[in-house]
Amino acid sequence: MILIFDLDGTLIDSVPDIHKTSNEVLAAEGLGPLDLPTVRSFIGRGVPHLVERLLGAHGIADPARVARMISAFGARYEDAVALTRPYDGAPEALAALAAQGHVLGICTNKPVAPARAVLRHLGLLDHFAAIIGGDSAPQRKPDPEPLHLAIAACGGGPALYIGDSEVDATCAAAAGVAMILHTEGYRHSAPEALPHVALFDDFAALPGIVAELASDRAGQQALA
Ligand SMILES: O=C(O)COP(=O)(O)O
Ligand SMILES: [Mg+2]
Repeated sequence: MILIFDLDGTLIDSVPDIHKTSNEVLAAEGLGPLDLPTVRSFIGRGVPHLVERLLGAHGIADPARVARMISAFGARYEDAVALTRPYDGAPEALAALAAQGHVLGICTNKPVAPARAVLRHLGLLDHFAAIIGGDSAPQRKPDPEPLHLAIAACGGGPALYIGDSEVDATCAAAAGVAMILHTEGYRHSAPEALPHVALFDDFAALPGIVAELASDRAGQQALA
């Protein structure tokens, strides 16, 4: 089975680094800091959206400033790894799933370079056959294209998407891929509001969930 993972809010809690970087980029523009929950609520749709919201929180809508801040954020993003942690049990779950023969990939709205940098920093990069980021395709999630690309780059075939947000659920539904929801991430609405075939708050449960869904699928194929 191909297992594609979202990154921020799914495998890693990266808000402290994104919060710090956001406030540095705001300070460079002479603008005051925002608190962590506010910045967390802006994560999930990629850097351009984040920057628009950072400025919007200051009552500013200025395309030239957005462009300048996107490039300032990008210049700092690969080094913004020190405060980021994997969710408890995520490294062990990835190792177990890879050992069971599943092919693992990433489909994130974070740009590819900082996505690779943080996975390398945490010692998780080698698990992944493919990493598709917010700058890998013309459209970001919730467009289905990045998820299709990630699945193809993992060799193609039956896949599951493991994500934390509305953006992920919409993307998976549009791509026709079953979604497993990690409930400890940066979601805005109740879990019931997001289409999913399974959910978990503890990574220890994920290998069992995947095994069950994989055997259901094998059973359906045998019957077809
Ligand atoms: O960069 C973002 O806004 C969010 O990234 P994600 O797709 O890994 O949640
Ligand atoms: Mg996410």
